Amino acid sequence: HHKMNTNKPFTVLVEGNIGSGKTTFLEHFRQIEDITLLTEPVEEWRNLQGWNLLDLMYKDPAKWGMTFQSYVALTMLDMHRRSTPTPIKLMERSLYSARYCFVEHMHRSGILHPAQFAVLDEWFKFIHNQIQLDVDLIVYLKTTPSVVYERIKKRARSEEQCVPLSYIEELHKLHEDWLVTRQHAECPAPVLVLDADLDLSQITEEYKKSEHQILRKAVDVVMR
Ligand SMILES: Cc1cc2cn([C@H]3C[C@H](O)[C@@H](CO)O3)c(=O)nc2[nH]1
Repeated sequence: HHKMNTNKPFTVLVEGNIGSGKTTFLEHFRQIEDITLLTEPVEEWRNLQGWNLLDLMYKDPAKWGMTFQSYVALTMLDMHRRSTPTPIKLMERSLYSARYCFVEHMHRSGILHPAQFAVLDEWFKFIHNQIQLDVDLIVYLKTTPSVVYERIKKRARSEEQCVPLSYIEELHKLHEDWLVTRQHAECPAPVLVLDADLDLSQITEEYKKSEHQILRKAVDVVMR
């Protein structure tokens, strides 16, 4: 007898470097009625009571990095906690990529003062330990830094134009450490790796493959 797991939705994180195609990937699932999409709240980061924290951070990372990552964490926690009317929930990025990729980079590069990093790390540990974030699957859009660097130039999101290739390479390594080497045991969810270097026309096959695997895993969990 299958008991429908009604309270917690099957939660999928969509992770990947800047320009890896996460938004395009998520749009592919827009039309599936059993799935709720939660896209990255970039517009909230660009306009918090009139302040563009994303721009402030890129223009002066040392001064605004802590402020920006504090607000990113709040908006991500809000997304993790958001209840959904559907059995499956897809989130673009997470508190985990916040901590293991972006905050980690700011720490290692000295953008964050060690005391600032310690505060962000304590917040992450408290949230992770006190609030069950329940991640069931991670879809990792794996890319080559040079490929996404070109896409970022082409996409021309104004705040990102000053982003150097070295930053993209560092973020790539941090994603690989987390999702391929599996260095962080706090986030044990299985990872589905997709080749996101493919250009838009070819990538539909990759999405189809992931759609089947996501739905099959979701049915397994939801129908448990
Ligand atoms: C969780 C998380 C997402 C995220 C995005 N970003 C930046 C990278 C991109 O330029 C932009 C949108 O993803 O925000 C960041 O600096 N720190 C982040 N932390």
